[in-house]
Amino acid sequence: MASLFGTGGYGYSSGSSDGEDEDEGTEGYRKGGYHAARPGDRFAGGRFVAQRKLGWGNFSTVWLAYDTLHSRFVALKIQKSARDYSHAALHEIELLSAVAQGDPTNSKCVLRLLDHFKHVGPNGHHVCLVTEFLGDSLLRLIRYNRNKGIGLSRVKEICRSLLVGFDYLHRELGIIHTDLKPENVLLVSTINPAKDPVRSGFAPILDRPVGSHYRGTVISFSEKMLKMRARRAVAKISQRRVSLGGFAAEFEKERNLDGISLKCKIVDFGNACWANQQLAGEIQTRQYRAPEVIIGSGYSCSADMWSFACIAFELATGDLLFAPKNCQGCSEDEDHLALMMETLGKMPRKIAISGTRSKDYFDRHGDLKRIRRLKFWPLDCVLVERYNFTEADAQGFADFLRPILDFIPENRPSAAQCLKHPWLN
Ligand SMILES: Nc1ncnc2c1ncn2[C@@H]1O[C@H](COP(=O)(O)OP(=O)(O)OP(=O)(O)O)[C@@H](O)[C@H]1O
Repeated sequence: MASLFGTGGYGYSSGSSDGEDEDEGTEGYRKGGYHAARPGDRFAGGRFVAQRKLGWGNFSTVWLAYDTLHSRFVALKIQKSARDYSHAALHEIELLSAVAQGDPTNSKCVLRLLDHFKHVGPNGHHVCLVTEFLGDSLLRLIRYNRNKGIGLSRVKEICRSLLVGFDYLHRELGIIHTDLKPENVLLVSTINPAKDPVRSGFAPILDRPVGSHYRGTVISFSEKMLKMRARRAVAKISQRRVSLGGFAAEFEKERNLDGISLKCKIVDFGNACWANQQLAGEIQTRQYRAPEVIIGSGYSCSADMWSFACIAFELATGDLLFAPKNCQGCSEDEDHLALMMETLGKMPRKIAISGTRSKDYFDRHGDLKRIRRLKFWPLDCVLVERYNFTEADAQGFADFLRPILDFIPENRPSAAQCLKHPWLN
């Protein structure tokens, strides 16, 4: 049986380095892997000076760096050095160069590439991307607000930025992002002003501190154990919170989001592609994956729009829209399709049987093979009954989301059409 709206199961593979997320570990620091940078290290003939690690992903570590040529802080993405990673970085540079070229005023809500170069280190040749320095991810914003939902007016503001970005990528450039998720959208400013080197008046490090041993990249075993214990403790607390239900929630004061600028940008073009040159059959992170990708019937820019709707829901409620699981006798894919249909109604037969993998999940009538009884719970009812939205708020938000979550990809509105939707205006 499909389970609805679980909060676990995040398939996140990257993080920021301020202690809340798991770090990248030490195994990646070897030939073909990450470059072990330290604060004060210089790059590109001395022009960029590493300050502190901002985050990491499967492909790279990202550092706050000081650009001595233009006296500004930038983000320095240092790719792993193996050939495939280098190719991926060059591909990302190609796409981000097109993004920058077409947006001279930097107003299209997409990360700006400033420069790129190669760095030779003990682990190999690393392609490096220099981009504008941005703030926290939407994932961090959701967590900062303790997964309670950030309020519809804030959701609308973020949606507008994302749609401006997608209108530009899809209509003007013909780029599909293919991996939209909360951690791939960064606020322009940091939530905590002290973490913004400009707002906090941080004096750049220009030399490696003498005698210091930076342990941000090489983590000792005992430090790892401590972190593991801390994580277990956090997991226990959140388990207890679940069992206490609404009672605990009442005692948790909401954090104040006023004063946090919600301007944001789309980042991480490591998996992006030109709409007419699709490379991968399977795209997107599980929870944000469109149905046509699961059944293998091809995809286009409208797959990004599906992920966009999933993010909007998550911002508004603090929960994943779809959190599929492997369940007895059925795959995560089939559970995912069941969850979609329980929320959005039955998938039209024509679509259900149209993919290369349709036969794995659907019979010839377009019914799921292993999950026979669906519990329908439409989106607007979920918003009222589970998240205590008013009828009017739920109706307005569901009216905006439902067309974007159409099972027929061609029926989904484009980003430009969404921008004209009354809910946003
Ligand atoms: N311009 C930026 N400004 C501030 N932080 C950034 C910036 N770019 C990336 N980061 C941080 O670094 C992390 C990793 O970046 P990114 O997702 O681009 O790396 P990746 O190796 O391609 O990751 P993935 O495995 O998710 O594809 C982000 O989640 C974010 O915390």
